[in-house]
Amino acid sequence: MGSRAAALAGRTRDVCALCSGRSGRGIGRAAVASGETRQPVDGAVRVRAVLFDLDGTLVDSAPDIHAGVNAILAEEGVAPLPFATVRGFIGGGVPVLMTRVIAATGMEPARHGALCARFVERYEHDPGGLTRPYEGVEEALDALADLPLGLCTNKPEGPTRALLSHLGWQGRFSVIVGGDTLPVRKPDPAPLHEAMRRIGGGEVLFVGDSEVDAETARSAGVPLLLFTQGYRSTEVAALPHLAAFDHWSALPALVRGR
Ligand SMILES: O=C(O)COP(=O)(O)O
Ligand SMILES: [Mg+2]
Repeated sequence: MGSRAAALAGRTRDVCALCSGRSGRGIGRAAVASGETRQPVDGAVRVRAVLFDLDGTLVDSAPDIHAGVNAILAEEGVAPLPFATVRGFIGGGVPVLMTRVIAATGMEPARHGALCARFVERYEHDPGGLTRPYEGVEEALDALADLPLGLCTNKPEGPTRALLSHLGWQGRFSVIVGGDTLPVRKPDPAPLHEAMRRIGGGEVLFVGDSEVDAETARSAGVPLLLFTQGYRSTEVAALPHLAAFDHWSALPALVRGR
């Protein structure tokens, strides 16, 4: 990571990009949420590429993941789980999701492998009938299309590519690192390092929503822009991040450093 990016990464700034909420215009108003005086994001740093988390960051996929889990439970003759419960299980990838589902339902742990395989097979076939991009995402990605953009997600590559196709996003990302691309998943930094390598290195920002993303970015030494409306359960102030935003209309300015 370049020294300028290290300087940038060394600065944390709780910037809560509050938006007017006007019809999609969402005029982002940056305010130092913590009230402390922090170094502003150094506009001199030229970001070369942006890597994004997917679930809870670019898209609200919890409804489809919930439906997929309960379809698997129905096949197993097990009662469904509530939406909020499954939504809270998202972030660590399918193996973590299924470990949590097994614990919550009292199913046989020996079923883990079969449940993971069935969930991925089903998800790849039916990736996103209920999944929606968060408001302003497509406009933000359009505004950043001059930069190389990539994904670093714990969702397996198959369902990820199926979902991108379903959304008409096939051409948006030149790099896709999924939960099964490497032998390890986030919060190990390796997937983020691999995505950085594939996208060509240089000053890279990571955009994520969860504790997993914050830990991944921290251990990879990459500045995190934290989307606050995803699936985290930890307070924003407790997650290491360069800046936080609650509406996608604020993101392009955060990336451009102005
Ligand atoms: O698949 C998950 O559990 C989470 O995926 P994400 O890394 O895109 O948030
Ligand atoms: Mg996520």
